[in-house]
Amino acid sequence: MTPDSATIVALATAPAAGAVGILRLSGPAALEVARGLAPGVPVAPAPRHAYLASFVDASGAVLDEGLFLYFQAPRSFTGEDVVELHAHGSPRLLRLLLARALEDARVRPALPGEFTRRAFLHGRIDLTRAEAVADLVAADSEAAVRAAAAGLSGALAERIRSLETPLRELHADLEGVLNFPEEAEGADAEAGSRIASLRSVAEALRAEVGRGRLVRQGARVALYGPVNAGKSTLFNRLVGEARALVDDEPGTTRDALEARVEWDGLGVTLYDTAGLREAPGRVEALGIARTKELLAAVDLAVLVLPPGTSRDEAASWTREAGDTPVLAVTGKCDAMTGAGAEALVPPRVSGLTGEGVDALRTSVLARLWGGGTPSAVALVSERHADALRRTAEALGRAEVASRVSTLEVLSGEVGLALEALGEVSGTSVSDALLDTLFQRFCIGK
Ligand SMILES: Nc1nc2c(c(=O)[nH]1)N(C=O)[C@@H](CNc1ccc(C(=O)N[C@@H](CCC(=O)O)C(=O)O)cc1)CN2
Ligand SMILES: Nc1nc2c(ncn2[C@@H]2O[C@H](COP(=O)(O)OP(=O)(O)OP(=O)(O)O)[C@@H](O)[C@H]2O)c(=O)[nH]1
Ligand SMILES: [Mg+2]
Repeated sequence: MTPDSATIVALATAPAAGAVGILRLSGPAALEVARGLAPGVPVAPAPRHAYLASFVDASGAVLDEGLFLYFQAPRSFTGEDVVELHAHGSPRLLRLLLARALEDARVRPALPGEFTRRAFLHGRIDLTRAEAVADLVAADSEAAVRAAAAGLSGALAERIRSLETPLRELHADLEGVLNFPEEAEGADAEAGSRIASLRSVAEALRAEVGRGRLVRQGARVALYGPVNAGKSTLFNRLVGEARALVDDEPGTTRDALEARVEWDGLGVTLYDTAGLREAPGRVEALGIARTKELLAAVDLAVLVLPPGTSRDEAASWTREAGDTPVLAVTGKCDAMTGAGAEALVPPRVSGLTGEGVDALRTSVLARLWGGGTPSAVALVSERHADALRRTAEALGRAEVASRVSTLEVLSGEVGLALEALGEVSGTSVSDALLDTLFQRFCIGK
């Protein structure tokens, strides 16, 4: 678990031409090695002071003029000595500087996520905040940025702590009664109800994994329905450009089409699909099979129906989506007259005129969210949810034990709950888990 003593180096900026490119070193030799590249900087530079310096090659020839920034351990991102060289953003120049740093035997290239991993190992940030760093880098919607930023500032860590602290107290109370039955008498009173309430907190947190996934990855929403209902026209309207082919011939759309949009800050991948009908041609049948596959995979299916569809017909189209939630709309509402105008399936939209489209967007978001702002979501990941599930399970067994079993068994289960919960914040965590976790980071992070 202790970090090795190697000094690590990597580019902290993307390997593409840009205004500025940053080479970052962390570890005991960081300052000495970096000074080799920027000999004009004082032997003991003022920490956190930006020096303007020449970066040179081995023979002393100037390669660039940039900023030299020294963070003295432990006041740095990693908790170690850190030096940053802010050069001009030339990928080739940065590779030269990187190669020079690597000539020193004390230096090796950083593994993916290793800077952040060291920050965790040195206790600068807990695991939820380290993961929020990766979430922020990967965020591709405003909601994802805001939710990751909340995680970075410790929102999830705080909620985990509010569960971990009372659980630890309970465990201490139980152990106290076990070890010093005289002195601690009664400290295990109410254990059953304390456990029950902690368990519901764990379950509530775990239940946010679905929303966490929606914010992180964006929601997947498919338009589907009978051929010629106006799906592609509506898709184009929702996307804001003419992406899908539209024609009055039924069976126009074959392959499913996708487009990424952002609604109220939430990333949404929208799919247009091949219309469903009996007895299609061969290629069209392939499209229909694909539609059905996609319907099973999305978060919400928007059923687009032609005006005048009966309630029974609408119900049978709804069943095509299987277990996926369905939002039914009547399309082409601009063309409704007479009987059609009393469509049985609200709400009504027209891809052609745009009528009802804003309302549809709002309904889609409401169905995905059921209220609340996406950005306020705790980014509970699958990993967190799994640890929380094991926490809740152990607490469930503890609850039973509090009624029918010995204090040893009860305390043992509470201890197991604590251990599982510790995987979320990182208070109990294996090297193997850290390996998998930081692998998804990029190099230099
Ligand atoms: N140039 C640069 N920009 C960057 C980073 C970086 O490493 N370098 N970061 C990297 O991801 C992020 C900023 N994160 C940072 C977090 C903590 C410290 C730090 O020095 N912490 C010390 C001192 C705190 C203080 O004095 O307020 C500490 O925690 O002790 C630095 C950067 C985003 N921008
Ligand atoms: N009046 C009116 N016509 C529409 C509307 N939407 C689509 N149409 C027309 O209906 C026909 C079919 O439209 P599409 O958008 O291709 O329908 P689709 O559901 O994608 O059809 P398939 O891909 O064949 O399943 C075209 O002639 C469109 O111009 C609408 O809102 N109002
Ligand atoms: Mg179509």
